[in-house]
Amino acid sequence: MTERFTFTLQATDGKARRGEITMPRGTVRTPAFMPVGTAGTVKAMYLDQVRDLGSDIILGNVYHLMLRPGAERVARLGGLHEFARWPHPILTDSGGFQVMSLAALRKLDERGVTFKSHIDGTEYELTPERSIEIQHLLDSDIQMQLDECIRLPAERAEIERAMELSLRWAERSAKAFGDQPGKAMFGIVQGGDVPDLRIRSAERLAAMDLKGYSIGGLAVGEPQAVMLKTLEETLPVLPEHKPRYLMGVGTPDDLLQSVARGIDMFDCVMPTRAGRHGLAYSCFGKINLRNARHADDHRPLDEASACPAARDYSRAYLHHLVRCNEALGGMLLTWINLAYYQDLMAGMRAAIEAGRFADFKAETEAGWARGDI
Ligand SMILES: Nc1nc2c(CCNCC3CCCC3)c3[nH]c(NCCc4ccccc4)nc3cc2c(=O)[nH]1
Repeated sequence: MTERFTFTLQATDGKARRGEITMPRGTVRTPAFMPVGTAGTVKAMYLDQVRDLGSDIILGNVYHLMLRPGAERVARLGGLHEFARWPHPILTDSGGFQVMSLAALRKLDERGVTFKSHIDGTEYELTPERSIEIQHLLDSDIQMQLDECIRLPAERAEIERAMELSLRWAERSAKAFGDQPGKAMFGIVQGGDVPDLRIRSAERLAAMDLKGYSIGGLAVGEPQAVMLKTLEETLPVLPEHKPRYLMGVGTPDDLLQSVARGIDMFDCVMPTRAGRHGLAYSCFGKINLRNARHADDHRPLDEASACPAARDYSRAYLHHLVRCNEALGGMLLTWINLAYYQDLMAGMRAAIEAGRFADFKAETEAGWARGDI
């Protein structure tokens, strides 16, 4: 049991990194995929299943939890870990991104962002200080600064304004966070797709000597090539011995390409959301179980998978459940997708340890290219 928050780099293979984040609630093996548990639940899953798939950490979110059931209520009920019965690490996002994408009627200024709840129209204000306070009330282990994420494409002036505001909010968030032993607050690098702004943001955050760094402002409509080029420009400016978290990313290919460039942590709604829409991620690539070609296919999705949903059920049955919009369809496909994402991360971790990441990457890409047999 450790009272401190530490990151240890255990191996590297090219720019790919194998490490471990230790904190009082447990250890996170990196590269890590963090299932999104927005409102204290990973949709369509039991958290025991999420754990059994190899998830060391899940995500929560200020925006959703402050609206419902409310941060003070969660604190009264013992914090998010007690509330959701997840005793392992939780990372929370600061809510800014969700405000800009979900809330109605919002105003953003130096103080923070005011918005009306998309649930009942109640007005709220989210400042760097209030966001950190909410994350503290949730008893979050890894907390995010409040930031402003710009959609791309955007004008340089707009990107620069939001990046400079996010830097001022990083200072205020760090001051509000103070010194919480065993916990961490990550800064979030902004700067859009403008190299000199990205470098300025990363340098100023690196100077703050934070416990970890998120790469924000990506997966917001830009092509994958732009995202990867931005990583190549930004990562060398960040300290090697601190974790790097690429926010909101991504597809299995995004994960493979980003680990190859030095990313340690990811979160994305893709595997859970796609599962609810009948889409499976696998070693053969994407498979849409709504497609009629599966109607008579008695084969399981992937007989080599350790996940019962991928190994034991026929494609015909999965197709049937999806076509009938049965709850079990979304449950089984979410299970299949999270299992595949965690298997992919475990494969990358083992490959980096063995110094064969390039081979693993090529084998994985070949499997996707071969497609569904
Ligand atoms: N603070 C902050 N958060 C960002 C997020 C949210 C990360 N997940 C939060 C979880 C907490 C609760 C909800 C999610 C992002 N998500 C994306 N892309 C998602 C792209 C996507 C959209 C739909 C499907 C799949 C991918 N880019 C992001 C950039 C930022 C950012 O700069 N700052």
